[in-house]
Amino acid sequence: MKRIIETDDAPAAVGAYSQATSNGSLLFTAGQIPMTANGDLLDDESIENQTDQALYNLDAVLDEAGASAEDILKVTVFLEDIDDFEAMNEAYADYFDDEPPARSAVEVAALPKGVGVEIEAVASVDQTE
Ligand SMILES: C=C(N)C(=O)O
Repeated sequence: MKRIIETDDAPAAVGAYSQATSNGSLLFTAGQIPMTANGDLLDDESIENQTDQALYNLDAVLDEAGASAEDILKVTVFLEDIDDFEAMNEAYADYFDDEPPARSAVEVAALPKGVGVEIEAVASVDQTE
């Protein structure tokens, strides 16, 4: 059965998608962009700050589903400019300091709302949550 995850602690979807979905054992998050829960865009901020906000949002969505960063199995990082890889990676490493999940980081032509980074994850969740 599909469960929709929804929290006011992360920005509402900017399109026709859910913040995350789960089947009770796996959680799939939407790509998190650097936007606050109030809807403020951080598109003009550094990639470090944008990455921090995207990961903050990811954390809020995971928390709502009863999961945490430790439960993440795979992350995909979309960058508007691959030259931002090192800056993104520095902020990212602070979030996943121990046993980081598998990850793909790719450059894309453009991201929604003109942001520099978008981050999505697949996590393991407790069947009883
Ligand atoms: C921001 C998104 N995750 C989207 O537009 O799909």
